[in-house]
Amino acid sequence: MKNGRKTILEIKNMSISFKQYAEKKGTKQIDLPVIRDLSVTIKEGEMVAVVGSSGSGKSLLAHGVLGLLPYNGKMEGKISYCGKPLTPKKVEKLRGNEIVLVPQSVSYLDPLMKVGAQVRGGRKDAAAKERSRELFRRYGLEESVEDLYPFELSGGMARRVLICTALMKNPKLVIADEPTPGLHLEAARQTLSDFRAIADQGAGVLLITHDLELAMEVADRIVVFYAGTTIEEASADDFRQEDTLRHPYSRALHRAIPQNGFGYIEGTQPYVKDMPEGCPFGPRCEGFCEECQKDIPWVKSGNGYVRCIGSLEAGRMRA
Ligand SMILES: Nc1ncnc2c1ncn2[C@@H]1O[C@H](COP(=O)(O)OP(=O)(O)OP(=O)(O)O)[C@@H](O)[C@H]1O
Ligand code: NI
Repeated sequence: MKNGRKTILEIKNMSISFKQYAEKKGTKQIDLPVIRDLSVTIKEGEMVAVVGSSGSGKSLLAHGVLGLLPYNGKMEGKISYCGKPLTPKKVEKLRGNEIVLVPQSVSYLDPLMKVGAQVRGGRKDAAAKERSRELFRRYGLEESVEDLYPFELSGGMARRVLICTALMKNPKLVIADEPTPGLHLEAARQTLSDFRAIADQGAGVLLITHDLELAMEVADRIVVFYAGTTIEEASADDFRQEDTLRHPYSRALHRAIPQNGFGYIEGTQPYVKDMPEGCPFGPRCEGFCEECQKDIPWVKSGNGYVRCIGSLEAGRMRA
């Protein structure tokens, strides 16, 4: 059904690194690689979820696409938008219009601008007023909230304001970075179904979350992120059962969701400074072997992709 649809966003072999001083008082600078070899594609009408634990690089992925990296960040790889390179100039022009970000932090709200004006992006026409009122009603925000400044909002209210801001536009691409924490269940459901509706109307949606269960409910495809790299990409359907997953970490994540018994994953995700050779999940993996310490390619597997030697071997044996 999704074949023949146009590609909205294509990220190919993205890497992001930060320049940092090697020692506290030293002058030597090093490049800290935080995202390595990341590829993700979003077609029109599609909602793709990027799932990963804290510190895996999810927000940086969003900021990289939107040209919002801090001054010491460096990005490599190719990003195209609707078939053409997404240059820094172009992204600056489209940001906030065709391409919208629902940021993870409410500190993205302008502290000196009243909420109403902010949601309407400076527009004063009747249609904009009507649309913003409608969104406020939908998200349970009273009309008087329009006249408040961001510091007068509660955390949950501020989140809802950010969502209204994104929905005001007619975006072709929405990048939502953890849009639901702090929202009560009903508002969280409303948010996700609104994003789903945006995708169903033909836009592309990239949903960033640490919540696999939530991603399975709304996304078409899920990309699992671990320590700055993608380890598996599969349809949301493949995530409904452990057997259809290809990577040991995705299987472990699957066992960890409440309905599957809160399975515990031994160990912690490595930080960039002590990344192991080869597979970043290697030290925590039951199937760890010498081969896992080499560079592991991102390969097609059925209707998805995986980065795992064990899974490749299994595939070879089945073939
Ligand atoms: N400006 C920076 N300089 C150096 N390292 C950074 C910088 N910004 C982020 N990082 C590092 O990059 C990694 C990824 O950060 P990122 O914010 O993308 O994680 P995340 O997956 O969004 O986490 P969370 O779920 O907590 O939001 C972290 O290890 C973080 O410490
Ligand atoms: Ni984040």
